[in-house]
Amino acid sequence: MRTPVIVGNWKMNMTPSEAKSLLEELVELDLDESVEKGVCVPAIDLLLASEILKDSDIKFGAQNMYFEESGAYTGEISPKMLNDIKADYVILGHSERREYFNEDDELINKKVLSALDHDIVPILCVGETLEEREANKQEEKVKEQLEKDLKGIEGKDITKVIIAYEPIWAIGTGKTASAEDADDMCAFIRNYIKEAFCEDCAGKIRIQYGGSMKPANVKELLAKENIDGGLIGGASLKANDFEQLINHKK
Ligand SMILES: O=C[C@H](O)COP(=O)(O)O
Repeated sequence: MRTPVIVGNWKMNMTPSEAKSLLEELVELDLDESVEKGVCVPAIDLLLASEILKDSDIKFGAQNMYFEESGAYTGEISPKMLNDIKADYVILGHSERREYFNEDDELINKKVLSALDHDIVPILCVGETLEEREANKQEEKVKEQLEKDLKGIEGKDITKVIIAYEPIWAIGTGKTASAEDADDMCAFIRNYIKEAFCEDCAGKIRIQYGGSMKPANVKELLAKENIDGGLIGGASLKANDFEQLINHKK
């Protein structure tokens, strides 16, 4: 039995004063305890999240990090810094990082290994473009990302990773993959984990769907066998939508 995990990705939204208000609203919500939940906030809001969420069961994390612990890497944040404020998650390999900041699989792999070394749960994003989907190459693309991004992970660690399947054409567009297509790709990912790691690992690893998930479609998506949660962009910016997403079973 896998615990569902729903995480908000605020992306580059929320000034510290806006973040403070939203975080204070979130801690007042009556949220389903059986769902693991969290928010990945901009770097400048991390300390606020750590302080405001510390007595709640809402976890928090970063949207990116560098793999080194410290040094001359202007503009970056490190796993050691995230450990110091007790961050739970770090999103890695988001398609926006891959596309706008030229992050490649080799770099993402170093970050995933570093997050695991520092006991931070990596939320690894994979997914295909519209062109790849139309050419029926979505499995080929996702398999290649998984092979490269998960390279060198030991069997004992693979189930600590959360994989987020995010078809790029569904991100922020209002277009959602059908629940069947999303489930098929999550099943494909699970099967990859079975072949590359072990059957037990495949049964335990959690796979999220991300891409225009919102209160109106969350039930249908999360009812699917292989979808264990969501990585939520736009709908995580409003306390009311976040509440409905977490409480989708109620
Ligand atoms: O990380 C979250 C995803 O990119 C989905 O974003 P979205 O819910 O705004 O489509």
